[in-house]
Amino acid sequence: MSAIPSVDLRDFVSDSSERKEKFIKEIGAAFENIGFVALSGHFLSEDLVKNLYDEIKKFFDLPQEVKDKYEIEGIGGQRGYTSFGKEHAKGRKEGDLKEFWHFGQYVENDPKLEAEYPDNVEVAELPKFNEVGKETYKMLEKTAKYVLRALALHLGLEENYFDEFIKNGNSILRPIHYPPITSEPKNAVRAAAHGDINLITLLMGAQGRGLQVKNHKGEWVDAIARPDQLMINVGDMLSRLTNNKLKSTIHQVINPPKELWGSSRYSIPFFMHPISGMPLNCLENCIDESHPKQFEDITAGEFLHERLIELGLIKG
Ligand SMILES: O=C(O)CCC(=O)C(=O)O
Ligand SMILES: [Fe+2]
Repeated sequence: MSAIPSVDLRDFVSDSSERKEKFIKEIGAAFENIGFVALSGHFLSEDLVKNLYDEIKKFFDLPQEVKDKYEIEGIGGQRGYTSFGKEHAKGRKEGDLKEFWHFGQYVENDPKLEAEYPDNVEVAELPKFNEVGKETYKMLEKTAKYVLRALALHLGLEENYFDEFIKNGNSILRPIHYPPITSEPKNAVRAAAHGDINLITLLMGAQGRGLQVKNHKGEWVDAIARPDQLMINVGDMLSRLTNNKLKSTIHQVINPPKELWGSSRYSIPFFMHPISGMPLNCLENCIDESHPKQFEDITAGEFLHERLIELGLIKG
């Protein structure tokens, strides 16, 4: 049996209050214990997933000088391409063995946020790339909205507590390519141990081995999803908000055994961020005598800025 529990979003969106309750209990327990859950019943169709993989493989197969055109200076890698080895986990020097692309928010009816976020970058060589990315972004954002509604209820908040903070939020869809390993990587790994910055992460591509999660005993356990499941985890922002009631679990992507060095890994996390003005101050109902307040008050925007410096993506 997998160490990561499974849930089905169709329970939460059903008309049955028992099924809804069951989903809230299951996901709440998973996020309080291991901080990860495998979720089926999301809003991505098989066709969309296949089209996205086709497009991102085509992109990463482009000549390096073409990809380099899409690495934009001055925006901390928040849109477009980030080249191999550039990002490192907090507290590490070695860059991760990956290159990636960022799709960001498609702001609707909010000129202030439109001005705040960098523009999405269009890939001229691939006519369907941006359209497929946008469609996936929207479907994952919708999935995440329902997951956050369930978590709000689990936390004793109004069901729609997160809605105003995630509308036009600063979320990022990140297709990642971990290329074949061609020489002994020494200390570098595909993705060194880290916690995610954001509220929750929805990960496509956890079907093969590679992703590992640190359980509360400090052991690394494999996190492998079924083909119809997304892997979902708690990020540091949600941990802060809930005073660590919901756990941002440390995870990593290990290098494959030598006989599999020749193959690439593709994964596609969606990092669900709120708007920058959301306060991440610990919720009153998550603080009591046995759970004293563990984090300073901070907004989502300030916290993100701090973390992008620590990851080597922007200069302090
Ligand atoms: O590639 C993966 O499976 C996970 C990637 C990840 O944890 C991240 O980019 O934050
Ligand atoms: Fe991660």
